[in-house]
Amino acid sequence: MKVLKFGGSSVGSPEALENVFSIISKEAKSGKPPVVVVSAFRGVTDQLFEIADLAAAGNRRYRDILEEMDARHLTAIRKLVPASHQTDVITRFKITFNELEDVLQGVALTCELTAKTLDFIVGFGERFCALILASMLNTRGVSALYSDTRKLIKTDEHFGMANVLTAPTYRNIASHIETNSETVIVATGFIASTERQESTTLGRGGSDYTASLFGAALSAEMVEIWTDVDGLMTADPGKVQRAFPVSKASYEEAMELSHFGAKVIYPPTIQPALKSGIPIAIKNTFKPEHPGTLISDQATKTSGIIRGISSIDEIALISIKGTGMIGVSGVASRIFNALARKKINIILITQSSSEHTVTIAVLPADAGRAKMAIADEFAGEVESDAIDEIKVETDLSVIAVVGDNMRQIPGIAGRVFNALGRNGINIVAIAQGSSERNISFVVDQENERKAMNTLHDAFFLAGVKSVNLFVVGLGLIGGRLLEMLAEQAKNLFDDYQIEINLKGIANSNRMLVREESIPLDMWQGELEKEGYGMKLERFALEVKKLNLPNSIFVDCTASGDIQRIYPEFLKKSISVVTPNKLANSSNQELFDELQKMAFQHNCAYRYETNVGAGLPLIGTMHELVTTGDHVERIEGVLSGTLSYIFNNFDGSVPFSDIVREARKKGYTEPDPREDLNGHDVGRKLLILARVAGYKLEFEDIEIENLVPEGAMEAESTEDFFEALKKYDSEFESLRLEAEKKDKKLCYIARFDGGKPTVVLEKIDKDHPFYNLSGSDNIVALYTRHYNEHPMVIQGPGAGADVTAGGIIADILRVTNTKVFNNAGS
Ligand SMILES: NC(=O)C1=CN([C@@H]2O[C@H](COP(=O)(O)OP(=O)(O)OC[C@H]3O[C@@H](n4cnc5c(N)ncnc54)[C@H](OP(=O)(O)O)[C@@H]3O)[C@@H](O)[C@H]2O)C=CC1
Ligand SMILES: N[C@@H](CC=O)C(=O)O
Repeated sequence: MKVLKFGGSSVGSPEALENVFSIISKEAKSGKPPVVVVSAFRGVTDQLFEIADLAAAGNRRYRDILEEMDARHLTAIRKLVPASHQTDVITRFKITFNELEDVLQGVALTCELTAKTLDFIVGFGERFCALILASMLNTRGVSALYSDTRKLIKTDEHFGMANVLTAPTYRNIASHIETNSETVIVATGFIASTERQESTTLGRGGSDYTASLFGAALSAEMVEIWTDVDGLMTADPGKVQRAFPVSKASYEEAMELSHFGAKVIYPPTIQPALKSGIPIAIKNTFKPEHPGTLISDQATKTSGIIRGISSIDEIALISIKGTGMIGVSGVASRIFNALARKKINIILITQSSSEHTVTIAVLPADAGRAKMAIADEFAGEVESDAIDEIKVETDLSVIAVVGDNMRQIPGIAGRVFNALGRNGINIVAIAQGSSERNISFVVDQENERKAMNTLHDAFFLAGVKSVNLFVVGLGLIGGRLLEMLAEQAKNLFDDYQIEINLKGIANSNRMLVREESIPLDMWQGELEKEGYGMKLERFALEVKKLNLPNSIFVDCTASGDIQRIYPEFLKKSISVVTPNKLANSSNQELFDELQKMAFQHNCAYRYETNVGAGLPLIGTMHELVTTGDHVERIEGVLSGTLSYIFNNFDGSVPFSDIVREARKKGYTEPDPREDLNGHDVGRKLLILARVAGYKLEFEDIEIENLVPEGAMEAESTEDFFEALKKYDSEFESLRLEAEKKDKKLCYIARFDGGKPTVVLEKIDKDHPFYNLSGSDNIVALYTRHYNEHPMVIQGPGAGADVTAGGIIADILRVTNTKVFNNAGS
């Protein structure tokens, strides 16, 4: 025989009760009539608590809620019970309802609400529900018997959360079922009574427990907990979007998970079932065909290291510190006893190995009383300074990672804390149960979701790396980046299990940051529709507030302002990827600081596209340095724009037109003067030199400016091109001068440890840079190991495709590597 328990959501509406009816009648037809345990209609128990409080405060508003409750139950009866039987059922309901009204009137008159009276009041919801369901079954041809569990389940007098006296309870249940074996028993969950017949309750969620008691008393074949989710989930889906139901769990796993906040099952429920070896199934009333979760002693053999991650949102930590505790026995038991006397539940306890500090976690509501209880217990030690401090910390959460198989596999704690560390999540306290099936730790409340998602991805989505991307700068490069990511998304997932989630975008006017991913191929529309005014500080704040794991910020602007928020992000372990050279080419201190921050906060700062766009220059240089080589000389063409211009400047087209072409092809900076004035090349040389380990400032570089005086001040890019036309003949003369000597113009960057230079030169036909074509960059690295022949890296050094590709490569490197920064760390 089975025990079926239906929670508040399953009996929350007449429609839901229709589902319940069909589950019960199916079960009744297939074998022995089941025992059915019900909770109150959804929300009714909360209302009863509220009504009781209002009545005790003399507030007449309780009558309104009471009226609404009456109407709701009457509506249910009218919808569920055939008209011919309604009068009878309504009469029975009204008799019970009058009882509630009478007691509330008494409370309102005396303005007194004892724990005993409260237990009596809050149990009415289950009585109403069981009465209606039993009537519904009977009037629709399924024989059913309403059973008030106050006559069956016996408890002590701990009103509010009574302790069950199992021997008389099991006897009563067994004999009740024996005498009514041919009918479906519809029993009230949650309520019980003392030996003196005073009503008690089993604690919020106690209906599960009622079902388990029935199961154990009757040696049931199964206890089924019917709810509104598909089973015990790997995590709370409200906190972890990708949580999914587990098919099996052991009793111990279920107990650990429910202790730490998994709400589908009330923690004490497991005990009676476990003792009697009765399996518990968690099933969805609204999807009865779903297999749900089976909790039994068989689950350990199933695969998977961990079964679930659960959490308690809000806890307080109390730390008791003092040298007087070192080597003294009985400290922990005195703490336990002091708190037990005040009926304060300890969620977690840890002790430092020096025994200097004992830390306990309790619910915040208990923290004040707990501190006082401990202070009283240790008054002598506080007086004699053996205990220095009893400190309470709040705004914390506790997270538990649970799994029977953790016992057999070494390194699980390492994986847990590694994943958290990579995402900058600080651990305030750690505890591991001696059973080794639970690692629990305390984090700041603001990191609760992030920690849960990080661990969920790490353990349940084995191999899948989800990346949360925030992109500022949606112009040529940023736009192409998103386009390429949209094109690549499927391949990235199928081939590399990398899932790109775009969570934030901004240009100089509008921004959009949100939890729901922004479709990569529809970001323009979303920004237009949902976006709001761009403010860099706001952008940074919203990204940090989202607090998502594996977050990467990408700066695709040419603005010098955005670097202000790099440190904020790195400090929060949000990696930064950027083609923007301005941060790395501002002062040396910032350059060093950014690398250091990334290292310290376990994230990455990547800027491969700063020099040579997609060419592997910075990574190569970094590898040379970290493998002990020393870069002695750097020589190269570092501008795609200037390379393109001088590779194509043959006299057939005016100079200014070629500059325009370079811009059209996406090689130039947003303002092409940044290319022609040599600053862009200077910045690149500076970055290469810094990555090689040299300490330099931008001002140290000698730069030849190719922007004619008269074109410098042009207001817009178009004005600049117009102004530049006037100097076409000057550039043509320069070209002819070189041509006459069989030479070619080439803009070359050089650094050999002395003064860095960036100059326009006339190079011979046999110069290695003479035959460059297109937007090619070329860099010759002369190092201790590559001295006779330099290492040469050559290829297109500008353009939207190669740059966006380089940025994607950086993003992928961030996901693959734990800590690998471009420059020394
Ligand atoms: N072109 C290339 O081959 C390469 C370029 N790079 C670098 O890529 C970067 C981007 O260049 P590119 O795409 O051509 O530039 P664009 O001018 O095309 O795009 C710049 C984007 O940045 C936005 N932006 C500018 N200032 C701000 C701000 N303060 N806050 C928010 N958004 C801002 C712009 O917004 P709005 O549209 O509203 O003005 C625009 O969306 C540059 O740093 C460049 O040096 C690096 C390697 C190669
Ligand atoms: N404007 C730059 C683009 C890459 O940084 C160039 O021309 O090289």
